Amino acid sequence: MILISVGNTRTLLARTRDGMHFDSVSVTTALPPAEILQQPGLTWLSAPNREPVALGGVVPAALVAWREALATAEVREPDPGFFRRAVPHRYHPPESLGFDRRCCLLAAAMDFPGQDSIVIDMGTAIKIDLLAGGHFRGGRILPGVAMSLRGLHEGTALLPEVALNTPAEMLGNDTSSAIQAGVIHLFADALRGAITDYRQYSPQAQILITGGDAERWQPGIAGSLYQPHLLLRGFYLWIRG
Ligand SMILES: Nc1ncnc2c1ncn2[C@@H]1O[C@H](COP(=O)(O)OP(=O)(O)O)[C@@H](O)[C@H]1O
Ligand SMILES: CC(C)(COP(=O)(O)O)[C@@H](O)C(=O)NCCC(=O)O
Ligand SMILES: [K+]
Repeated sequence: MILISVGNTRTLLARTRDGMHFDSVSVTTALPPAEILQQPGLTWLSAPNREPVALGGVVPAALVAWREALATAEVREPDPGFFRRAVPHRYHPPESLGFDRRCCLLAAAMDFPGQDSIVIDMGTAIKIDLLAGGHFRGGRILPGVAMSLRGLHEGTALLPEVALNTPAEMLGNDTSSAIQAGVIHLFADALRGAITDYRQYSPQAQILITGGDAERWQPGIAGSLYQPHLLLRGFYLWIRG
């Protein structure tokens, strides 16, 4: 099966035979799908004996463009009814819950039955969702790391765009270190705070962490499990039905 998952920053193009291992590449979502399909190295996407292509994401305009570009392929899109049965929730309105959050919740629910999970997805935005007793209980959406750094730069005259170097100092003594200290502690504190709060509800919840910024933050979150393919795994389970 081929899976295409459109995030706000990056689009994942992946292939799996067994639903456990994923060969994936990511391209910037800003590129038109027709152009992506022509890139060398992605010929498996446009081969003549095509496998079914699962398509999902959180950028409606990009999904429209993908449907056009894949007009001759066998495209499968996720069924909301399956999600609702697999992961009951009272998000309102139900269809507004993001595709990426659903995929991660599905993977947590189906791969760890009977186990509560705090799912942290550090993408363009950060999502911290709680799965407890097999139900999605709700979550938090925060600005993402790159977005926050960009916001400081674009919203001010004097702040430069900086790259993060973990670990951060407690007290910055130049502009760049002060931004680093601010942004790194902002997210470290936000993640720690959510975990503390959610564990009052579910003391045994495990912590699964995924997304483009997860690898950098995981070591700072005691006991967390880095799951690079959590979204793809959930997407696969969803399409398989
Ligand atoms: N090659 C990369 N391109 C863009 N962002 C990246 C890259 N590697 C890591 N990141 C980080 O990943 C985050 C975006 O995560 P990602 O999971 O790709 O987002 P989305 O699923 O929303 O498209 C950004 O905050 C950025 O800091
Ligand atoms: C919260 C999100 C913007 C995250 O997107 P991402 O960081 O994965 O690109 C996305 O899941 C979304 O658009 N959700 C819809 C609103 C909601 O989940 O309530
Ligand atoms: K994501």
